[in-house]
Amino acid sequence: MNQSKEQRILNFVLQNAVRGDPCSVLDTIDKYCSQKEWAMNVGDEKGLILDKTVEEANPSVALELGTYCGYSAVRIARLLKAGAYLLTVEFNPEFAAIAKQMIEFAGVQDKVKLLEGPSEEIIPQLKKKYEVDTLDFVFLDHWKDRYTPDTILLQECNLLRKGSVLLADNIIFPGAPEFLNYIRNNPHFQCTNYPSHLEYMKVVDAMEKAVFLG
Ligand SMILES: Cc1ccc(Cc2cc(O)c(O)c(C(=O)NC/C=C/[C@H]3O[C@@H](n4cnc5c(N)ncnc54)[C@H](O)[C@@H]3O)c2)cc1
Ligand SMILES: [Mg+2]
Repeated sequence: MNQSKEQRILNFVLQNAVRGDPCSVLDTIDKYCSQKEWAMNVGDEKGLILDKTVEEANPSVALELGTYCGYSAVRIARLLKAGAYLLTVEFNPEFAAIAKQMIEFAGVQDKVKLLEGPSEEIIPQLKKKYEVDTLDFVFLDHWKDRYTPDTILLQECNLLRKGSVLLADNIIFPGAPEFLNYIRNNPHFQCTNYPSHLEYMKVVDAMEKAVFLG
């Protein structure tokens, strides 16, 4: 049975990146996806916006919705301080298995907990089952029509505190118009737009940061 694109990306990393070196894993994925097969990793350009936002938030507990191959999980985890950790949610078992291997090869497995299942089921379990108090940082990069319901769910589950930072990918392409309308008109969030480009392409895209005001 021929391999999936995601398996080919992982194999390219296992054969070409330096084990235990997160930057080498990120560079290798970016090389493969810009030269051989496009894939929906946040990529190097928007990755820099993600880096700056994570460094500024300096989270103790971070959440990612939509792990995919683990590119942004590695990207975020490499910046976390001692004792801090990332919870990343993925409901596709094949992608979760790929991401798990990617995260372990990068050597950030001690900082990352991959939760397999739909975000709408996992989010309500974060406090009791995963012993989360509140989230300091949330990266939204899953199906775009889930951004709004999951942001509402995070608030309903009391997982946000004054100053919690949300960062959403793909505001322009594929676009998340309903989320943009929701978050920009919500007095409990302070929004900032970061213009950029679709990963590995000249297509315009953007990220939106939303700080919860309590
Ligand atoms: C055809 C085409 C291709 C790419 C683009 C451009 C483009 C560029 C981008 O940066 C993109 O992020 C996207 C995009 O669609 N991302 C969706 C990403 C989903 C991943 O998250 C997983 N997932 C989805 N919903 C959930 C959920 N509730 N609970 C748990 N995991 C979930 C999936 O299992 C995938 O692992 C698209 C536009 C058009
Ligand atoms: Mg994306």
